[in-house]
Amino acid sequence: MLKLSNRSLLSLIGGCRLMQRAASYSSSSTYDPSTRIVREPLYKQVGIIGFPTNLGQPNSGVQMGPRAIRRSGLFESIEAMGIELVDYGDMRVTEVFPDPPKFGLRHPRTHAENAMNISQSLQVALNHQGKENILFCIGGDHSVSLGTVHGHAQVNKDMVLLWIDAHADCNTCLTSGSGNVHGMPLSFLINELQEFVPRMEEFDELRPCISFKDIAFIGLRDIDPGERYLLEKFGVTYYGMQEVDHLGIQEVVRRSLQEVNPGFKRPIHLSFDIDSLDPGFAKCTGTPVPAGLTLREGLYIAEEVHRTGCLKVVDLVEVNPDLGDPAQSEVTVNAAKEVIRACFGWQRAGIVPSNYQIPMPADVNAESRVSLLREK
Ligand SMILES: NC(=[NH2+])NCCC[C@H](N)C(=O)O
Ligand SMILES: [Mn+2]
Ligand SMILES: [Mn+2]
Repeated sequence: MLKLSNRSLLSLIGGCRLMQRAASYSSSSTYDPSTRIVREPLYKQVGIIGFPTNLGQPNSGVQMGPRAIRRSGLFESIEAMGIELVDYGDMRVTEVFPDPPKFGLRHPRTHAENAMNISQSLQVALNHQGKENILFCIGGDHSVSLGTVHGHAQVNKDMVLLWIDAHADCNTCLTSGSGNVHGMPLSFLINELQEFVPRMEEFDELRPCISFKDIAFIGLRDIDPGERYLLEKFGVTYYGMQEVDHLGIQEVVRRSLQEVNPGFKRPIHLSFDIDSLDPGFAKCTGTPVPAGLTLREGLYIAEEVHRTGCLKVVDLVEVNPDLGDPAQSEVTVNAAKEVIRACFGWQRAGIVPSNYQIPMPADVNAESRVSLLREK
């Protein structure tokens, strides 16, 4: 395992502006949802970077997500598959003072600063990794995606975004009832929404970088009025829980991919909010909503997106190990681990470690057993 210290990450970040290159991406995807594919891992390397934010929402504890997920047995799974792990460590999150709300948005200066740092760290990590690999961004609350999606879009200009969540997270600071940035990251990133977002110079550097037509939402079941208005106004691809029940998860995933990434030619960014899962599987999150995805449905999404061969960046956010009792916390962290490893190719049918050798009997009796069988 290659572990980079915060300091080496920071020095990488220093060179970031020079290193930036728009990786042109060509897909060799052979994704066919109707076949069972048993093959070598798609990725040689898995990168992990932690973004321990918590000011995007009111609960403390969500900043412990990266640490809890690192300790979940995830690394053992990566190793067992013979994939190399590059752990970039946790980015240092800052808090700026003073930082009074603007247009109701809480901690504007802090979020603007962290988002730019997240964006740059992600670009450094992504360029360091090379485009054949996959990078996991572990939150932290969903405000991290303000930086991760922005950073990914600088590297892969043609990326598409899958947003798996109970919430649509596209409130503007004017439609938000809470002022919490974890419910608004998309409002800063989506081109079409800029006319609804008041100018805040703190966020000037964070240019919008994606269109509604390049985003699909799955799992929604707690959408604010302003968000619903915007989703309808712009004809956005979204499959809420009602559609999941109506069509089944298989059809929902097939349609989502087809609509935003026909032909599987474009890099995919998967932003997975753990609250997309039903509280029975993920109780320990700040804004749980009943009647969500089962863990099986969550895994199915991750497995199918992995199979496209286009998955480049995954956010796994909103795991708060301090909420709920320790048993529920373990269940939630475990669900996050399972989703993550499905994204890099772990199969529910089991995997054969790359260096696996079937144990062979060395004794003479075994030999004679084989010949006995042949004689029959
Ligand atoms: N990433 C999340 N869990 N977002 C929850 C957002 C909840 C609500 N829509 C809000 O704007 O405050
Ligand atoms: Mn959510
Ligand atoms: Mn979210």
